[in-house]
Amino acid sequence: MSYSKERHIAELAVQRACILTNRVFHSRVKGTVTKDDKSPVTLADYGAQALVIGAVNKNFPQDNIVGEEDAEVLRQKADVREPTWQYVKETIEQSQEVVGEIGSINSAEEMMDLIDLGVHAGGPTGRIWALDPIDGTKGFLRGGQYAVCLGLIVDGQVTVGALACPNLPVDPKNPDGEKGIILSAVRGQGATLKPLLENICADEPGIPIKMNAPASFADAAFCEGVESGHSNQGQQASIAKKLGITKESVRMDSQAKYASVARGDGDLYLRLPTSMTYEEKIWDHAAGSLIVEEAGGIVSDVRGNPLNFAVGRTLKKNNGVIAAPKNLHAKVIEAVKDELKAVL
Ligand SMILES: Nc1ncnc2c1ncn2[C@@H]1O[C@H](COP(=O)(O)OS(=O)(=O)O)[C@@H](OP(=O)(O)O)[C@H]1O
Ligand SMILES: [Mg+2]
Repeated sequence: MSYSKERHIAELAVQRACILTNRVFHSRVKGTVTKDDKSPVTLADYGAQALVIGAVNKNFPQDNIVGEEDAEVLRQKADVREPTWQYVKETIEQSQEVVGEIGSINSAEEMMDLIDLGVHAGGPTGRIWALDPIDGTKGFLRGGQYAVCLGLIVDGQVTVGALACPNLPVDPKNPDGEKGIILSAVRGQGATLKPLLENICADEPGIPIKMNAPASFADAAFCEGVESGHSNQGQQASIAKKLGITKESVRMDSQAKYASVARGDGDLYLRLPTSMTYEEKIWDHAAGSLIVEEAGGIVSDVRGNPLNFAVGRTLKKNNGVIAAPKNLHAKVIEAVKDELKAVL
């Protein structure tokens, strides 16, 4: 299968969601609510999930969806539901010209029902879309990096991915220039980049991207998360030292890290677990990991095993994530295993 329709709809869906997240970012009211796990969620997370699922459900009504959010807060709180619905309605109207008619939503009730389609349990068979409507909500709120991430898992394997990163520069050599890129990939067909706000036509292929293949670690740069609670920055620094990496790490929120190594701004992404009991979520890795693999890299857990997307809503068979160029991955895993020898 070519998966060209899936890739095209995925790109349009994340693009439309970014029109909404951008408008919310520039407004005063963000409707921030704290979830049970103490992480923030905003009306932009809910609105983006509704818009993406609206597009997926219209175009692939038989498919299942695993989405990060659910509509419980919206059903209970009119002061979050009403502004979310206004943003969704206005974004659908305003984006018609850019993304066309990819799925309309006609009421607040329908919006909440679409959000709640993201409850699927995941698993080894069938077609399952994994959606993170705003990955890096903390980054989004502080004007840093965030991403709208959508992956299609087919029989347990990520097969299509689209990643919209509104705050990554189009040209990494000009960090203060135009911002916003969409990366996408189909397994076996490579990864491409398009500017986020240009019209996305199905027959326009995008610019192919390739990871760097630095000759040694002395030339390499690594990315890690901003939040010290999400990955073990001390162990990451120790591994970098063991490998002979001399450059400072680049810290950024969200799957923008996968985007940035996939197109060669950086070389490695280290995500050492802060606890061996934390289960990474499939929506935090589906799109980004495929894009790195299709750009020529290897993505694994800290033991060097492939990420297993076939076991539910989380990556419960894995701990942590390591993304590296093919020629360096085995050496990184050696250093990681040495660092974690007490717990592995
Ligand atoms: N304890 C722990 N360990 C690992 N990961 C965790 C943990 N807690 C949360 N999360 C998830 O991290 C997602 C945010 O992305 P990053 O961690 O890459 O960015 S950053 O560290 O915030 O900079 C974040 O995604 P969003 O909730 O979509 O922002 C979480 O799913
Ligand atoms: Mg996330």
